[in-house]
Amino acid sequence: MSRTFALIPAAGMGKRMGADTNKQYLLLDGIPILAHTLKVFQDAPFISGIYVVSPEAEIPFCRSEVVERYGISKVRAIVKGGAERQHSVRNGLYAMDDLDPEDVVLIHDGVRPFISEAVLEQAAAAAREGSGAVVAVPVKDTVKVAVDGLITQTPPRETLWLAQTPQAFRYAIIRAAHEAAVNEGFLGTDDASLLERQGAKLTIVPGDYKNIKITTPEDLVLAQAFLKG
Ligand SMILES: Nc1ccn([C@@H]2O[C@H](COP(=O)(O)OP(=O)(O)OP(=O)(O)O)[C@@H](O)[C@H]2O)c(=O)n1
Ligand SMILES: C[C@](O)(CO)[C@H](O)COP(=O)(O)O
Repeated sequence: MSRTFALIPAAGMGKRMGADTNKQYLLLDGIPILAHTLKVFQDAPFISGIYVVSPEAEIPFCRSEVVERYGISKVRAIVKGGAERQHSVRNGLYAMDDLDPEDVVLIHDGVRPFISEAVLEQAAAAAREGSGAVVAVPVKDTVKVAVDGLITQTPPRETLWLAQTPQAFRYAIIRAAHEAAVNEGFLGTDDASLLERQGAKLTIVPGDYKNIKITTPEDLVLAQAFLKG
């Protein structure tokens, strides 16, 4: 059976958090957010290996203060990130050269520490069945599309999902999609969009509203509350 690997983009600058340290290293219960996230993959028996993407200047810190300090022994490489998330993911994919084409890659934001092992497993299974899988949750509010401050449409809520991560794909499929995006100058905000633009039909895997992406200060308050259960 093909194997399952994790690719964890954690090379962002955390601008929207406005902290004086990159948000992936902010502490939750005394432990860096990134360490919380990596521990889920470390503890999942079906994960064969982990690749982390980090700002180049922070690779030694990431290695000593996160990977080694918290015993994330499955980490196979810490790869330097790029200017955009897509560039960081691409760098990670290009470093995963010992993967087989049919191995599954779970691409998961390093700042989403509340992902569950069960959802990881469901995403990997869905990626084995089709072109790829996106963990997502239904929209709770009404969504408006606006251009220059004027509302142009209200998409039917039942068709709308908030995409999270992991986004799961067979290695050959997602690597080719990133190569095509580079060649064609496409930049997307998630990995699924690189396949959608090619006409792929990806599977939604129901996620959890707790699987937040820690992006702004309010998210830290929520994250602390989640930890307290
Ligand atoms: N060039 C980038 C940008 C983002 N990420 C990672 O992608 C995930 C989601 O990105 P986001 O929440 O936007 O993080 P930042 O880019 O750091 O946030 P901001 O946009 O506020 O600077 C994070 O784990 C982040 O570290 C990355 O690896 N490389
Ligand atoms: C991939 C993602 O987490 C799905 O919601 C999101 O698109 C990342 O966006 P960001 O601006 O890089 O945080």
